[in-house]
Amino acid sequence: MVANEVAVLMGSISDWSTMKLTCEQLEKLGISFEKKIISAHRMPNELQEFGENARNKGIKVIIAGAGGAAHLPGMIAANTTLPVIGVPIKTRTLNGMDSLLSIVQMPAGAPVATLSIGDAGAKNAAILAAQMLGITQTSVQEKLIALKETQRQAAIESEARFD
Ligand SMILES: Nc1c(C(=O)O)ncn1[C@@H]1O[C@H](COP(=O)(O)O)[C@@H](O)[C@H]1O
Repeated sequence: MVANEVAVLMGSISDWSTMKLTCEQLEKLGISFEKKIISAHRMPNELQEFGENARNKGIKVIIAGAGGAAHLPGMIAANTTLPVIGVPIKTRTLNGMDSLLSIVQMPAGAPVATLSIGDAGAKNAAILAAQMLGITQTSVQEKLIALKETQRQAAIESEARFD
């Protein structure tokens, strides 16, 4: 069986509407991934086990989305040497500032590549993971070049929408 290259983790099923955008973008880039609910707070044993085994399963990059007291990305980073990308989920109470600050302020020695709050961060997480994989995989690099070209065309064509 061919291993999935990316793991998309989220603290709760309530994060899915955001993290779905990560998965959709990974699909468009042709990157194999697995998605899982893992919570540092609610599933500490499973979190540790996942972090410790991820590299042996063939995973190369971990994306972790969490909201509020968002300890999941940092705790995964504590348990693996794989790169971890953090997605702060937008919250109703504090608009995701709680998530952002919980993820971004890691102590030296356990980095989490923290993206922006919400949907853009979720989409960018997939693109950033692809860029990491694209360092050595020409096929991924080609998909990224095509994505940039699509975005460029869309921006140029958007001028036609001026009133
Ligand atoms: N931040 C964390 C962690 C964690 O970091 O371990 N586990 C769940 N959560 C977050 O709690 C929020 C509310 O979750 P529920 O809707 O399940 O109560 C979610 O955004 C989730 O990511």
